Amino acid sequence: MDLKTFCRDLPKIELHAHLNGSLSRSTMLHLKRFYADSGLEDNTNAFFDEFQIGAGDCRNLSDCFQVFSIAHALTSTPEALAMATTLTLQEFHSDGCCYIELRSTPRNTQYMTKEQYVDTIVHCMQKSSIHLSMLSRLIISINRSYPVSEAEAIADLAIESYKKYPDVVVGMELSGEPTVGKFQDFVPALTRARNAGLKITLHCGEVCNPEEILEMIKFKPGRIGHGTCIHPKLGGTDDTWSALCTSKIPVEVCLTSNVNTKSTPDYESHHFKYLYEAGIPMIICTDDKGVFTTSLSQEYRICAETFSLNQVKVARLALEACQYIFAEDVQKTLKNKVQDFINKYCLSQ
Ligand SMILES: CNc1ncnc2c1ncn2[C@@H]1O[C@H](COP(=O)(O)O)[C@@H](O)[C@H]1O
Repeated sequence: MDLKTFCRDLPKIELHAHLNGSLSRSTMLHLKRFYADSGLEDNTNAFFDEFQIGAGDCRNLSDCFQVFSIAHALTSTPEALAMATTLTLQEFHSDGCCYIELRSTPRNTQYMTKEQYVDTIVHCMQKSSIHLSMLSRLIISINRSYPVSEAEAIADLAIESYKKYPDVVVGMELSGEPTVGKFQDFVPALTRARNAGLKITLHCGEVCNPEEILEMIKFKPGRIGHGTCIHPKLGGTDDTWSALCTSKIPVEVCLTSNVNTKSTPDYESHHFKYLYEAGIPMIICTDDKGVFTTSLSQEYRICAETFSLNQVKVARLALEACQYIFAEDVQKTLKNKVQDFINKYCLSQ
C-alpha cells in the first residue's frame, strides 16, 4: 500500500482539534449559504478569501488569531454551530479518524448562551455516533486572553456539563493567544475542574516562556499541546526539557500548525524528532485543519516522510495514541481496532 493510502486508511485518534479552527472551506461555504438563506447578517466576505493560511504564508502566530473571528462570525446561532460540528465530525471520519476529542470555547452570542453552545455540540456528537463509526468527545476550552472571571464561569459550565453528559464531556483545556494572560491566574479554575473529574490539557510552550512551561509541567496536566519551545535548542532550557523528560507528559504534536505559524522554521527542525528520540509520548494532531488546510492523514504522512518512519512505525504512533485519550472506557476498543489494522496490513513489514 502506498504511504498516502496507508495514512488515510489507518484508524487514527485526534486529540487536539479546535472546532472553529477546523472548519474546512466547504463547511464555511455551507455556513455562508445558511446565513444568507436565513437572512442573518454575514460580514465575513471581505476576509473570507484570505482565510486559509497556506505554505509560504508570511503570517505569524499572532496574526493567525485574527482568522478565528471569521469562523466565530459564522457559528453564532445554534443551527449554524450544529452544522459546523456535524460537517467537521464527518470530515474527520472520512479521513479515517476513529476517535476524536474536539475542543471548543463556549461563547454567549446574540442567539445563544454558553450553555446552549455546549448543549448543541454535545447533541451533534451524540447524533453522529449513530451514523459514524467514530467516537467523539468534547473538551471545553478556556481562552487565556479572556478575563479570569470568564475562565471561572467556563469551569462552572464545564463541571455542570460533565455531570449532565458524562459520556461526552471529558476535559477542559487552556488555549488562546499564548503571549497574553498568565497561567497561574487560571490554576484555580483548572484545579476545580480537575477535582470534579475532568481531565486537563494545556497549550504549553507554544512560545518561548521557560518559567511558565515549568509551572505547567508542575501542574501535571493529563497532556500538553504543542510543546514547541521546551527543548534547549528550540527556545527552552535544560530545566524545561528535563522536567518534560522526567514527567513524560504526552504531547499533542501539530506539525503543520507549528510550521505555518512560524513557531518552527520547517518540518525537518520540528521538535517531533527530539520527543521521539527521548521516548516522550506523542499524539499526531491537526490543531486547526481548516485554517492550515491540512488533515489528520496528511499530518501522519508528513511525519512519516520527514522523519523517515516506515508504515509499522507510523501505525505504532496511532496505536500508542490510544493510551492517552481522556475517555478511558473506550481505550481498549480503540487499541483493538488499530491493532487489527496493523495485523492485517503491517505483518509482512
Ligand atoms: C494555532 N495555535 C493555537 N494556539 C492557541 N490557541 C488556539 C490555537 N488554535 C486555535 N486556538 C484557540 O481555539 C479557538 C478557535 O476554536 P474554538 O472557538 O475554541 O472552537 C481560538 O479562538 C483560540 O482560542
